[in-house]
Amino acid sequence: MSLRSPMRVDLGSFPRLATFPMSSLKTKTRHYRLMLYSFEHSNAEQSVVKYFPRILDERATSSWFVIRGNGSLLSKLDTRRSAIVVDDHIMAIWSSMFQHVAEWLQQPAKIFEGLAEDGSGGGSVFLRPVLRYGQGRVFKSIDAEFIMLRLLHDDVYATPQTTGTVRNPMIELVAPDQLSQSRFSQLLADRTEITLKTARFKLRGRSVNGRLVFALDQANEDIIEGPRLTAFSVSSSIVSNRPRKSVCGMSVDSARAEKNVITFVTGNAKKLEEFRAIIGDEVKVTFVSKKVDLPELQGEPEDIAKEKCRLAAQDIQGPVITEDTCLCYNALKGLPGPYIKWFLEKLGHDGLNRILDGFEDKSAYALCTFAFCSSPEQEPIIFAGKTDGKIVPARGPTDFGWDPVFEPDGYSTTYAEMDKNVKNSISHRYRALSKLKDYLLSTY
Ligand SMILES: O=c1nc[nH]c2c1ncn2[C@H]1C[C@H](O)[C@@H](COP(=O)(O)OP(=O)(O)OP(=O)(O)O)O1
Ligand SMILES: [Mg+2]
Repeated sequence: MSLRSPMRVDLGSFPRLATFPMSSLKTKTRHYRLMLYSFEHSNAEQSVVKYFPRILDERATSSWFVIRGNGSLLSKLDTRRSAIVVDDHIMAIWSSMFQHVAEWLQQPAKIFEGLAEDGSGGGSVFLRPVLRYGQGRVFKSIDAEFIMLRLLHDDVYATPQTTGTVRNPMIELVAPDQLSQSRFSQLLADRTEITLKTARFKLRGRSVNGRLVFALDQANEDIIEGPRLTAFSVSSSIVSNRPRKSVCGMSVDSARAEKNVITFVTGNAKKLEEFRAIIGDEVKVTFVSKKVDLPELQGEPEDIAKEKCRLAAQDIQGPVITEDTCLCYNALKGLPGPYIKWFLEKLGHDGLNRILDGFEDKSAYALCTFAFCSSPEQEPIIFAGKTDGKIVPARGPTDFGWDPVFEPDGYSTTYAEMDKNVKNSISHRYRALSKLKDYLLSTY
């Protein structure tokens, strides 16, 4: 692979953007979420500020755009939400911009494969490309000024996971400036785990079979409102059924094929968030997540959990974790149990209380069943956790399921009212996941 000469991308030179013929674009109603990340403090934000308003002005009447960044960016733009929701007009503009960047990077096909056809794939790009030196062993950023834009479809939330290999000319990862070249190359050579803190992101990297796998953990929740970003997204950002050969210059299949990549298959962003918080980073496994609409099965919780996991393993064709949550009323001999999702949807928090009107006994337990399957051929292994409590009139934030109506024994607060860390130290999910974690620690 020949060496590239240094490239500079000037954000001010997006000539086609201002005159992009929007009327010629097809409009669809589908919405996309465009996440904006900026790294370091840097002039990147000024560049964005310089650049974004043009787009904002052009589309301000028919779409809403909200950008959340930090400091200087926040002060200049409307910042009510974490994401920009864009329609296909904008999407096309972004695609066009991405194409520009891609051209600069001379890797158009690789990066934007996912974006080009139906816009539902994932794509990310550093507007400031990264230099590659020497034998590809040393990475260095041009400067601290770079931005990553990531397209996420609908409600798939995730943070970027990027991969660079020493041979891959499309390096997507930048060692923060405080990390010296020699140290970084040594870390690569040592294949050690790397944890670096930049201003706002924790960067974790691991060398897997000579390939560096990095994840960005959101270290500062201020950046994103609403459902918190959770790490890893290569697969979760790929929501189209069409298999994508590569995203972000990384082969998705090869990422999955790495023996220590496990996909957590769930459509529930809050579950994923708690999963990340509870499992921490001791397990030497890269967890990716994928939103798959698995059927809501019927039967006993354990059978449901196993079947769900089998289906997920077939979908992913690799190691998977699934999780099924039940809320079981003792007065109703365990019901609604696995059907709580529909009860909650149809009856709401109030209804979940009223079902018990005719009963003295308001006690209930939350049951979480994780299932792990190392391959589609394997029988899933089950890890269950249970937390006892009672059903109470809703109290607290309503952003996660039946949390407001469940008051665990020994506490006077509902799950919803509790500090997240407290919930994650006593919850059904915590109890089940601790077992799974032990298992993974002993296996990987
Ligand atoms: O800690 C929790 N606190 C409050 N509510 C919760 C919790 N955990 C799950 N829930 C809700 C979500 C869903 O309404 C039902 C379980 O259904 P369940 O099928 O396991 O979840 P889901 O369909 O949302 O996601 P998935 O794609 O993993 O199946 O209870
Ligand atoms: Mg479900």
